[in-house]
Amino acid sequence: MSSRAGAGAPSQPCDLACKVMLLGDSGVGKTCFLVQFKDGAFLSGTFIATVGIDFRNKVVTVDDVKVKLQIWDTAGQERFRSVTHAYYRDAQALLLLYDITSKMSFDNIRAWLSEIHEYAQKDVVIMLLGNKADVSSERVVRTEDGETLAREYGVPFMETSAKTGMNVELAFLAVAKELKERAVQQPDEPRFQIHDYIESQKKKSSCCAFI
Ligand SMILES: Nc1nc2c(ncn2[C@@H]2O[C@H](COP(=O)(O)OP(=O)(O)OP(=O)(O)O)[C@@H](O)[C@H]2O)c(=O)[nH]1
Repeated sequence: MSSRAGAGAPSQPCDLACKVMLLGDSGVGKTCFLVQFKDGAFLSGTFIATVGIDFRNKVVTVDDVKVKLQIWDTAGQERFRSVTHAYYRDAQALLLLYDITSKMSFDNIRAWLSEIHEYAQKDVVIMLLGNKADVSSERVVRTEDGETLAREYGVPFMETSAKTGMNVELAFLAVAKELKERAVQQPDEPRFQIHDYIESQKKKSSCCAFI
């Protein structure tokens, strides 16, 4: 769904600004994913496909550093591809979504990854997300298949739900943390490991759930 919500919003002070793009087939839940992160709400009802591209800003705090994420929500439909390609090269991070209830959206991930390699910066942060994990009764893509594909491409992976909010914040925070670490890291320091960060945060939240 498209709106001009990004435009005109008062800008918040920040230490670091990053562009993040949401990519994936039409209907996988990119707009809902962004709205869940920004407003903590789920857009249910009639599906309105995004036209072109739109953005919204959100400032997150990572280790006392304020990171402004400018999040670009792209249209998944093929006819808008040439519009969205132009935005790839400015993006520092790409969240690539498929829908766990759609085999086709998963099969298309390889094509999305080749587009990314063609148009994006070489060191762009990529994360693979299997969305709609709340709809387990209609699942057609196994978690292991997502994990295997992510391992093949060397990218972090999570299953998410824009409906319940599962792992939505974690996905953006992990990206913000990676970009912040890159900005402050000295050449002789060990590189930040985004995979390890995600696993540790997942463990933290599952252990807190039982307290
Ligand atoms: N159950 C469930 N439904 C979802 C989830 N995310 C999105 N949806 C539904 O999936 C449909 C498509 O969601 P959108 O966010 O508009 O999809 P999109 O990827 O932005 O689509 P385009 O704008 O065409 O690229 C809507 O009917 C949403 O309500 C989710 O995590 N769980």
